[in-house]
Formats: sequence, C-alpha cells, structure tokens
Amino acid sequence: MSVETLVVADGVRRDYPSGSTVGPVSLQMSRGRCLGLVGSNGAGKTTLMKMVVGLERPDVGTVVVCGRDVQAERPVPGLSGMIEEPRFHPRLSGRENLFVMCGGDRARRERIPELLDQVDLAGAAERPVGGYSQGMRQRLGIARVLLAAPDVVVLDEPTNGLDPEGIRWFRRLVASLKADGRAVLLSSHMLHEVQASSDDYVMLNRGVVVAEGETGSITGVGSLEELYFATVETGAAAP
Ligand SMILES: Nc1ncnc2c1ncn2[C@@H]1O[C@H](COP(=O)(O)OP(=O)(O)OP(=O)(O)O)[C@@H](O)[C@H]1O
Repeated sequence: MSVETLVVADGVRRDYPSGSTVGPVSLQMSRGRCLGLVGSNGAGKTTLMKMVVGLERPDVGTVVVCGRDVQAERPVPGLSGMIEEPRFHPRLSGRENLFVMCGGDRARRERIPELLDQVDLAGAAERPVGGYSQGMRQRLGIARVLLAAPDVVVLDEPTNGLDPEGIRWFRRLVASLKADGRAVLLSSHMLHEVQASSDDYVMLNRGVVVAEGETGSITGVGSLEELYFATVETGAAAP
C-alpha cells in the first residue's frame, strides 16, 4: 500500500536581509506520521515551519501541502499550525476564545466541547484565559489548531510550559492524531520528547540539515540526543 504524502518541501531556502540563511531544506511528510525538527537556538526550526505553513515566503524552493502550493493558495485547507507562543484574549474564557476563532463555521463550533476535553481543559473552559498557566495556554493553542480538523498539524515548541503530566498527555495526543491519519510536524529542544513522539526527524544546525532519518533507526549513537551532540556540538559532518 502506498503511503499518502501530504507535505513536500522542495529545496526551500529563506535569506533574511540580516544575512541569516535557512536552507536549502527538503522534506516530506506522510499521513499518519510525525516529523520532529530539532536543533539549537537559531538553527532554523521556526523559519522552516513558517515556510511550511506559508507565513514566510521561501526565496528559493516550493512547499506543497495537500496538493496545493502554500504560497499560491493561502490558506491551504487541511493545514493548521501554531508557530511560537499562542495569544488569546485574556478576558475571554477558553471556550469563548475558541468560539471567536470559529467565525460562522458551525462544524468548528460543534467541535469545541470535544476539543476542550481532548486538551484536558474541560474543567477550566469557563475561566478567563488571563488566569491560565503557560501550559494551559499551550493546550488551548493546540485546541485552536485542531478546530479546523486539519490533515497537517504544525506545532512549534508544543511542549513549552507543559509539566510532566502535560508532556505525557502530549505524547498521547500525537499518537491519536497519527492514528486519525493526520501528519504532524513538531519542533522541540527536548530531544527525548521528539524521540518519543516522532517517526522521522530532521536535525538543523545554523540553517542547514546536518542529519535526518527515521527516529527508530538511529544507529551507532543510539539516541537522538547522542546524535545531536555527536553532530551539532562537535561540528561533525552529517552522517
Ligand atoms: N524575521 C527575521 N529577520 C531576520 N532574521 C531572522 C528572522 N527570523 C529568524 N531569523 C534568523 O534566522 C535564523 C534561524 O532562526 P529561527 O528562529 O528559525 O531558529 P529556531 O531554530 O527556531 O531557533 P529557536 O530554537 O531559538 O526558536 C537565526 O539566525 C535568526 O536570527
């Protein structure tokens, strides 16, 4: 059975006027799989994610999601993401914030109770978001991403601010998104979390790919963390 490819980034590169360059990077994402982006601060994870969701225009290369060019057809139906820390109206409750995001879309509004449950915020749904912890806002941000029932879910640093229970919850969430047939792209500094959640990984350093592959097939060094220190820290060539 062929695997359905939902995301194809082909040689994307972003040249910032500041002189920083991210790319060229090529990657593919398939239905039911999670791809983890890892790398140190400034490695290019957020820039790459922005190019995938269409928030940043590549100077070179293309990104096709669900068969559509993200630059030509924004917003791409089936694509939803959370890039950097999510912002909400602090005086509105979690439920109201999600409601506002739905506009007139009834199907999305009807999904709110289930999503609040899924992100473990049902008990706090009526409280103003201004009183939420960082981890609660993160989870509400993930609920907002899922409102659209996307095929492709992009999450930049989704485990930021999550406590150990939250991290365990997140692992289960990724597993359930994959089981539903979604493709998940996530970034994290927490290498063991990427290892736990991702089927595939792309390791960036100073804007370029230094290692990539299937997370379960990391050979020699054993773990993503050891691979990271063996390549990024020592400046070794990509294996
Ligand atoms: N809007 C921008 N203007 C100029 N340079 C930028 C901009 N955004 C990112 N950069 C530069 O591009 C490079 C990659 O940054 P990026 O934020 O993508 O890295 P990152 O891996 O997400 O880092 P972090 O883990 O710290 O969030 C860095 O050198 C950064 O300074």
